[in-house]
Amino acid sequence: MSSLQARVLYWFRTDLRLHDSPALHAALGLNPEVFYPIWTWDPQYVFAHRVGVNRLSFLLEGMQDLSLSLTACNPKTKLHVVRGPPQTVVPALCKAWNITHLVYEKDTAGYAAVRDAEVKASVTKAGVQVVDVLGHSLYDPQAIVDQNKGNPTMSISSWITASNKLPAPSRPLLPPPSLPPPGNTTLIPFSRKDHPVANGVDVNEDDRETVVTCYDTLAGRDGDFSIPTLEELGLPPATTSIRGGETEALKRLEAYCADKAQVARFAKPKTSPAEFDPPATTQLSPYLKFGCLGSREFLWRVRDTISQWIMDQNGNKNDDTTKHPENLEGQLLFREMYFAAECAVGLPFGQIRGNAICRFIDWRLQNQYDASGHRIHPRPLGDAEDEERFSAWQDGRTGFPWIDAIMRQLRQEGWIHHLARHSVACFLTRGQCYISWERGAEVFDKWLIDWDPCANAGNWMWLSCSAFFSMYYRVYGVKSFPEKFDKTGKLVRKFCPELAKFPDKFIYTPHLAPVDVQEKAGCIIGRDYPFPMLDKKVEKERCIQRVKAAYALGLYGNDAAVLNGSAVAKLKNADSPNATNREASEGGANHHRRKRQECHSKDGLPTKRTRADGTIKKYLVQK
Ligand SMILES: Cc1cc2nc3c(=O)[nH]c(=O)nc-3n(C[C@H](O)[C@H](O)[C@H](O)COP(=O)(O)OP(=O)(O)OC[C@H]3O[C@@H](n4cnc5c(N)ncnc54)[C@H](O)[C@@H]3O)c2cc1C
Repeated sequence: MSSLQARVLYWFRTDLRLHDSPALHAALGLNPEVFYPIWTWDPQYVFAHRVGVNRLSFLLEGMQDLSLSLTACNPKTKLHVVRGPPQTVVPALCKAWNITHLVYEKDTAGYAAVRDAEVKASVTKAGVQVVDVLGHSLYDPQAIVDQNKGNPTMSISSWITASNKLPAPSRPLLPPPSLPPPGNTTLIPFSRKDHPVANGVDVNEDDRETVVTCYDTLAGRDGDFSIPTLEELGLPPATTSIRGGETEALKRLEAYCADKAQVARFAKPKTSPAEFDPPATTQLSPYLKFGCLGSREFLWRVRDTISQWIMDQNGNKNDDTTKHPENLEGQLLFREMYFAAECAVGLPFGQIRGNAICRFIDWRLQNQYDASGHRIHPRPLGDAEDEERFSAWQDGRTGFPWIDAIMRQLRQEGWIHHLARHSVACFLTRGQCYISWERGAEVFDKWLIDWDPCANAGNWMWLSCSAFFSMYYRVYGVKSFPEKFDKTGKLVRKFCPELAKFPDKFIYTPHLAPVDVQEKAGCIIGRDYPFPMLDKKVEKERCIQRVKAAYALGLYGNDAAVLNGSAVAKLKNADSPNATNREASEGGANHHRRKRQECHSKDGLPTKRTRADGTIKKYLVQK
């Protein structure tokens, strides 16, 4: 490179912020003459990755907020969005703008790690220096794995032991007061054919109302590197009330920490999954996910708030604080634990096949692979009853109000409380439906605003007792669990409005309400809201026996029997001593089906109901 002074291309990704950014600090430390803040609008994310409108909207708002903050630091700059694959766009920009240094925040997980390796190799070959700096996590996941003898961290205590040997997280860096300007931004001789947008599968096709136009140009319709819009993605407006951006993240952190007692006494298992306005936890996960909030900013703000609580302005001492893992700092440690676990396992972390830490359990509707081990997409349909149970779970029409309310909240808001995630994940997998955690993780992937490849797959493995946690006989009740937090059914009344007028007594079990109660509530079970789709007691027992058999066999995702497809047959053999249990539970399930049919005509609508006085009333169904 002829230029003496550095010319920096700063590639923003999941670090949509100016505060607490070690990578940005490193870039500015090069004292560059020009500084180009860019974003590559990757077609992989738009077409090949499941992502719903709420997460995209949150991301676009985060980009807009960042762009405004960049302009506030230098009126000549903003976020420059180039629409194409980073693997071709970044090397081309380096060449066109005579870049000496490519700087970005390191990402160690999933597709991002593979993408970055490709980009890094390509620009390094062209003589550009790459500066990739850690910042998304408190610790370097690879360093944790190294300290853990190359193994994934499978518990908070193993993670703490490994992290104790590493430097503690520093205080957050301040945002820069000013920024150097970008240089010439011409894109000549860029052309779309050099930055192809594959015309293959669009996994988000069902969400689109119109065609995708965001790739018609490389730098936006007016050639001004504009941030794409939902309309250009062919999508309708978002439904979430959660707004994106660094400004909003800092405002929320400030507001949460204003209540010092709330921060100091935070005990995750005691926070209520039934609260939503405001929620009982910080709801900062989407901001941490997209880097609108730095993890050191979060950590130190919490620590400082607790210090102020322990010794207040008047010198009064308070020792009423909680400890990790249940306190707020402990929550960040779970995040770190999953980063390090994923880092050790690699891409198979998101699936069963090839995943060294994931127990093999013969879940229904697992991913399917061809003879050469490639995943079959779309997955061939499974057993009709399993498919129907999965769809009902996803759509929030299982007939279990607690489960349905959570799934509807997830779809509408893109965020649900941790224990709500526990409830629906347990229900789908080992609790009731015996459906693969891979299916549930895929739905979360699409609908969660805070979706993260490490936290999502890691927590799904935890909840399904496939890894991290093994007490498969402890199953969340669909009535008893929510009742511990809220006997009035607030969440159900909000997200299943058809049940809003049921008395508290029946809010989690409306199918048990006598017919006159249903009539008074304006909601007939089986017509206006579904009858429970399964017998929870029978299915729970059945799931426990099946998981027990899988544990006894002791296979993991990377065992030969799983890779060559013989594991299911092995499990059937191992399971045979439990045949009597299975037959007994089949009997129970059939009894439930009969009960359900008794209350329904052929088209699934109700035919008769029990009155409060115990007499039966024939119910004439109006279609
Ligand atoms: C099945 C399932 C799937 C999940 N998928 C995701 C996901 O894709 N992305 C995600 O960020 N979290 C995921 N979680 C973890 C957790 O539910 C959310 O991080 C948390 O509910 C976010 O709400 P909050 O910001 O109010 O959390 P708080 O309780 O306020 O915690 C503060 C921060 O700590 C982190 N954190 C807390 N708990 C966990 C945890 N168990 N694992 C990892 N990080 C944690 C989050 O970044 C969170 O913002 C999942 C949990 C389950 C059970």
